[in-house]
Amino acid sequence: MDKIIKNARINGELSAIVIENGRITGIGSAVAARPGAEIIDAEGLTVIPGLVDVHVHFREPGLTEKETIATGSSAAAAGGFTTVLAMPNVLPVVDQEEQLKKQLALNSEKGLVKVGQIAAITEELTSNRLTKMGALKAIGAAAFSNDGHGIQEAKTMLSAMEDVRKVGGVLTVHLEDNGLANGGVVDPKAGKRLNLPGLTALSESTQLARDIELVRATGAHYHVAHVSSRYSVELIRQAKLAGLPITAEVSPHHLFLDESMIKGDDSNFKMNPPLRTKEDRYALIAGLLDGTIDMIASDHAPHTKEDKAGSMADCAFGIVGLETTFALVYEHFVASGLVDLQTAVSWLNEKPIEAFGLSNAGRLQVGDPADLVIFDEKEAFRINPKDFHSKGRNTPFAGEQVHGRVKRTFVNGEEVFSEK
Ligand SMILES: NC(=O)N[C@@H](CC(=O)O)C(=O)O
Ligand SMILES: [Zn+2]
Ligand SMILES: [Zn+2]
Repeated sequence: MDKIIKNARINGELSAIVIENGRITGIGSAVAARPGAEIIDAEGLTVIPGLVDVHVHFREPGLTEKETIATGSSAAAAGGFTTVLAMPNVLPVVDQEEQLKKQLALNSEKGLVKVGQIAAITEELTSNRLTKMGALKAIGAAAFSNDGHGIQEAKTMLSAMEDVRKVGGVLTVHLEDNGLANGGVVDPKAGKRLNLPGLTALSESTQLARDIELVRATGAHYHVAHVSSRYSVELIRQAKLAGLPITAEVSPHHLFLDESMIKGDDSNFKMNPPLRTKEDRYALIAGLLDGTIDMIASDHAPHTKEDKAGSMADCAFGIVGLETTFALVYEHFVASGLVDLQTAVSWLNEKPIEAFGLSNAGRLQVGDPADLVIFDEKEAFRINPKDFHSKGRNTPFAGEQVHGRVKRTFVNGEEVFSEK
């Protein structure tokens, strides 16, 4: 059925949005009445395009006790995300054509929102045998990543870039030098304080420096996943100045938390890369504000209670993010007056769509799919993991008061979330 969303606040003005066949066919203050159309009253609340997250972990198949495509995508919808890209570290790993076909079918069958799929760069995510990127791209791989593992051999990364350049794809890269990381679990500064093994930021930045030289040589589109250190920000800034095809994402926890906020051995603060110093955090914010970092991605990484039990020294790396990202960004950047809502939307919709060529995701424009979010700029609420749709409950933001509550989410004009 056609729909009209009335009393929708868009860029400060009250507008109506006309939706026909799942697409936006009109936006304005004076849209013509459509007989038979369903009227949805946004009651003066703000409407933004559905958010896009290029970095989530949905754990199906193989690890469904942590998350499923159904629970993960329902967390996405509740958090205002209408398109997500899932990482390939499920079981079996998405590194073969058959596996990717099955995964894409599963994503569209079980996904409440649009769930794109990232395929592996190398088989099993840790070998030096490259996947068949041309074939995987033709089947529908949204990008290529070994997320969870760094690529140790420069030769492997060089060949991966040559292939990805040939097929016109994107590499989204988890930077980690295993020797330097040396089994660390927190930033060395926190490690000293808490008597936990340190994971130096050099593990990220040295590998990034290597890769930037390989991008210079190959021209491959290279996307840096979850940037954590100020040295990486500076390397990306210089690479962009040199005109290299590099993009980057930062996660909310690296923007809004730093190692000084880890008060004890608490697994809610364990993620990879770890929280870095205040100086790193400020450099990440500056990098986002000056465009060095293109976008925000949650790195939603759910785990079971058991996986996250015990000491940071040996529990799993990862926290959930889909249901906290937008409110945190709204609270810390928009409500605080640092940037306008449009800028936040560019980090969570326009830039990800542009960098990954996500033609299926809507941008709140006539002609685009009606992927929309109605949210309340004024309503304050406390982050409570008990409210999560995700199976994962681990967040360092529990109890934090935020604004920017998502009320209703639409994908292709169909409601996929409504706050009861
Ligand atoms: N971020 C994390 O701490 N964990 C991720 C892997 C990753 O993103 O590197 C996971 O799959 O659990
Ligand atoms: Zn990673
Ligand atoms: Zn990840």
